[in-house]
Amino acid sequence: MKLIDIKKETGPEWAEKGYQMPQFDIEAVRAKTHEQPTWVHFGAGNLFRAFPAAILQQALDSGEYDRGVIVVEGFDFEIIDKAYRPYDNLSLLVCLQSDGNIEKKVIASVTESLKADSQFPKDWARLAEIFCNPSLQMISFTITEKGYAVAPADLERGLAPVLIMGKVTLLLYERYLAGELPLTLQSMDNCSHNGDKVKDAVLAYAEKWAEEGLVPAEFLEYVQNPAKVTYPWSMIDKITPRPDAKVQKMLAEDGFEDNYTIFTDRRTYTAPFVNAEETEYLVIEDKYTNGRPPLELGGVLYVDRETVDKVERMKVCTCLNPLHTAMSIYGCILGYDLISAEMEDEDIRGLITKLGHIEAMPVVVDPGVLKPADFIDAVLNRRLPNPFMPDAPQRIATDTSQKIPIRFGETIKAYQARGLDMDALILLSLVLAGYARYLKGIDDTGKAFEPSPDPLLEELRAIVAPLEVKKGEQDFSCLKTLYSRQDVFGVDLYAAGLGERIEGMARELFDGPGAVRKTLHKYVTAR
Ligand SMILES: NC(=O)c1ccc[n+]([C@@H]2O[C@H](COP(=O)([O-])OP(=O)(O)OC[C@H]3O[C@@H](n4cnc5c(N)ncnc54)[C@H](O)[C@@H]3O)[C@@H](O)[C@H]2O)c1
Ligand SMILES: O=P(O)(O)OC[C@@H](O)[C@@H](O)[C@H](O)[C@H](O)CO
Repeated sequence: MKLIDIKKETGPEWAEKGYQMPQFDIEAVRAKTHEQPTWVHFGAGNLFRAFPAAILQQALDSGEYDRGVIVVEGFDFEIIDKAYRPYDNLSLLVCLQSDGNIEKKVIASVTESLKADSQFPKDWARLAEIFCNPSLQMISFTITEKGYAVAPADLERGLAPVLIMGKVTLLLYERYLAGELPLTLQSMDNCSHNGDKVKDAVLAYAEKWAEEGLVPAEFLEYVQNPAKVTYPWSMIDKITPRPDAKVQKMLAEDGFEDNYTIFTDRRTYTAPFVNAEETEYLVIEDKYTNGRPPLELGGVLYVDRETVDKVERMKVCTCLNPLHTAMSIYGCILGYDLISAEMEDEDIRGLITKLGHIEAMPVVVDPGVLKPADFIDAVLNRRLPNPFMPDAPQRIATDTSQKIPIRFGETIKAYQARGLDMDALILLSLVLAGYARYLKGIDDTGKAFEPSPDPLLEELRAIVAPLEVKKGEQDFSCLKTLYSRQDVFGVDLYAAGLGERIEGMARELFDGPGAVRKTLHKYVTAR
């Protein structure tokens, strides 16, 4: 059983083994999309295949829509070479439900895969052609928060940028030249006000290029004209771990041959299959300038900006992502490699339950379309303990420095804004104290571990380098340098009245092997 077999007549084993097939004419959708594309997605990672591409498949299966999605990779080209093209862009979505049910679905909504870079001129020419097509309605992104960064060096490269947002702006320029055609740029990443991240990056390039006379001033007006180009916000939720060895084995046992997992040179974990949970939410601000694919057919909720803001805050600042990061920091130090196993650890479970319910929930705003209390209960009681989900604290700990401001900083700011008692933020402080201990890269038994990739990893590790995991006196003054980093914590922790307490907790956590367990237990049980 191979993915490409599904384009021909397939044998009965697919249905017998529970593989669901696309319910539409794949070649007809490909031909129509090639001629009149509506949707281009940047970021060919796991979430894209597990969620946006699967939503579109539902719309196609319904028979009420006829266009696929073109996926573009502008960073890790190996993903396209190894996980898309050999499989004719088909993939398998394995949904691991909390009752043990496993859903296997062949996803055929991706019609083309392209590499966005000048070293691939044919792909770039095709992309430019797509961007000049009046039928194009939206480009979306799952490129991680750091993907939206604009480096001064890239701005200096003029119309030959190497970073993804520069390439996107260059393609927008093609669309401008083709008649100032309308388009919507839709972030689907886990960052606060994600549409603004896209907009800020595009404006940075457009302003610089206009200033240098590389593009006309009218291009800058075009990317800022809300009748032409919009940057809606969204909230996306579906836990999508890296392709897992156990799932790979299960597929092999089915006789499904495309069960490789691939680790690229740029450190992406990919495969011709993805594994994810069944729960999913995608809430999008409905502000499109050229129409949009009818993703409501796949369950997307289209709402106004204020509602997206509240839903996103509920999920990213309170009910899911802070709990994820808290359990990942402590999970890595305590030697875990499975989220569901951490949920059986009373201290970790207590940490995130109390952090969520007692410390973060008081400042959550009810978005109306989803209830915070129901959402957090599902996270704590069904989603994170799901024993069939192969999610790992090491995945979640990736780029922690980029996530702390939104996952914890926003709660601190909300406490400040409402004049609430900062002394109530005990477990939140413990998580931030744990971050210094995590950066040290020594687990609670005293063994070294490798912290997950992070753009600030080396810089932050150098700050805590003087500290040792040992009993007795040592100089902790370096912690001031760490905890006064507003870029990492989102606020001035000392001005917020939390810095000293966090330092004190960090001292306890460094107090020799076993100190992490002891300190965690002490604060969690006292709360
Ligand atoms: N996996 C999940 O559970 C999940 C759930 C909700 C939201 N998200 C969001 O989706 C993002 C991607 O998750 P994923 O599971 O697909 O990860 P992944 O590792 O499978 O894919 C990451 C993608 O981002 C691209 N990328 C990484 N660094 C980049 C850079 N500097 N510039 C441009 N592109 C870059 C990679 O090339 C790849 O296409 C997350 O960062 C998060 O914002 C993920
Ligand atoms: O994807 P990241 O790296 O922003 O964060 C890691 C996880 O917290 C995240 O992927 C969650 O699984 C996701 O936000 C659930 O919807």
